[in-house]
Amino acid sequence: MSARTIDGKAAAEAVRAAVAAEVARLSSAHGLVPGLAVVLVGDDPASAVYVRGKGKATIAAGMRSFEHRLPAETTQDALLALIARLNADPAVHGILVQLPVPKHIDPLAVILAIDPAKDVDGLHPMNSGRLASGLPALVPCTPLGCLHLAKSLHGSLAGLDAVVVGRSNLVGKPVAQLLLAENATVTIAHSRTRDLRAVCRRADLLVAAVGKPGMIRGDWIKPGATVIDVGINRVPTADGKGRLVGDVAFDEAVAVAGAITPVPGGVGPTTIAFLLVNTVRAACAAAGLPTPKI
Ligand SMILES: NC(=O)C1=CN([C@@H]2O[C@H](COP(=O)(O)OP(=O)(O)OC[C@H]3O[C@@H](n4cnc5c(N)ncnc54)[C@H](OP(=O)(O)O)[C@@H]3O)[C@@H](O)[C@H]2O)C=CC1
Ligand SMILES: Nc1nc(=O)c2c([nH]1)NC[C@@H]1CN(c3ccc(C(=O)N[C@@H](CCC(=O)O)C(=O)O)cc3)C=[N+]21
Repeated sequence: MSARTIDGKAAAEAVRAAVAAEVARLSSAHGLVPGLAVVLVGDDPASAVYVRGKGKATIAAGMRSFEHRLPAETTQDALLALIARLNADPAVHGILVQLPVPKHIDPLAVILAIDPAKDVDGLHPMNSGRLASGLPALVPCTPLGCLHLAKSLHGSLAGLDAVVVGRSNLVGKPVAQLLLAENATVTIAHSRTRDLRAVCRRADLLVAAVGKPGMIRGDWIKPGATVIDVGINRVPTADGKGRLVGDVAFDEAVAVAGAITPVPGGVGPTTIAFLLVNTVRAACAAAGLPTPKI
C-alpha cells in the first residue's frame, strides 16, 4: 500500500486565496492594508528558503511587505532599536524576526521586544501563554499549518494518539497545544526520549519537527498513520546544488503510512499562508475590527 501524499501547496493556495479576498475587502471597506515586516540577521539555510517564499506571497495577497536584511555582525542594540521602530510604525501590523539569530544576540531579548499584538510568529510569552490557557492568541504559523492539514484530512482529531517529535517554542510545543485543544491524546518526544521508535509507532498522527534529515524511518510508523513532516533540511547532492528533505525517510514512510506530507510541498507552503492569515488578524485587531473568518 502506498500512502496518500498530502498536497500542502494546494492547501496553502486555497488559504492564500481566502486571505487575498479578505485583504481586498479590508482595503476597500476600511482603507486597511495589512503590512508585514520581516527581519533577517545574517543567514541560515532554512531561513533563506522561508524568506524567498514570503515576500512574494505577501505582495500577491495585496499586503505590504517590509524586508530588513541585516549583516551577521549587527549588534543586539541595533536590532532592538529596529524592532522598537517597527512596533511604533502604524503601517506594520506583523513583525517576524527570522530565527536562529547569530550567537551574539539573545533570541529571548528579541522576542520580548516585539509588541505581542504584532507578534505574528506567536513566540512572545504573552501569546504562548494565552495559547496554553485556551485564550485567543497569535499562534505560530507552522503549527497552524500542521493542524490545518491534519484537520482537512481527518475532520475531528478527538481521541487520536498524536506524537510530536520536537519541543521547540516555534514548532513542537505549540503543535502539541493545538492538538490538545482538538482533544487528541498528545505525547511530546525529544532528544532524551527513551525508545523513540516505540513511542512513534503508537501514533495515529505523527508530527516530526526535529531538524535531522530522514531520522524517522519507515518501521517507526504505525501502518496507516498520518505523518506530518515539518523538517526543512538541505542535503548535498552530486551537482552541488543540494536538495530539501524532511525529518522523515519519505520513501520508506510512504509504503507504511496512510497519508504523509512531502518536503518540499507539504508543511512549508502552509507556514507562509498562515503567516499572511496572522498578519491579517493582527491588522484587524489593531484597527478594532472583528477577527476575520479565515
Ligand atoms: N516547514 C516549516 O514551515 C518549518 C520548518 N522548520 C524546520 O523544522 C525542524 C525543527 O525546527 P525547530 O523546532 O525550530 O528546531 P529546534 O532545533 O529548535 O528543535 C528541535 C527539537 O528536536 C529535538 N531533537 C533533536 N534531535 C533529536 C533526536 N535525535 N531525537 C529526538 N528529538 C530530537 C530537540 O530535542 P531537545 O529539546 O531535547 O534538544 C528539539 O526539541 C527544522 O528542520 C526546521 O528547519 C521550522 C520552522 C518552520
Ligand atoms: N521566526 C521564525 N519563524 C519561522 O517560522 C521560521 C524561522 N524563524 N526560521 C526558519 C524556519 C524555516 N521556515 C520555513 C518556512 C517555509 C518554508 C517553505 O516555504 N518551504 C517550501 C520550500 C520551497 C522551496 O524549495 O523554495 C516547501 O517546503 O515546499 C521553509 C522553511 C520557517 N521558519
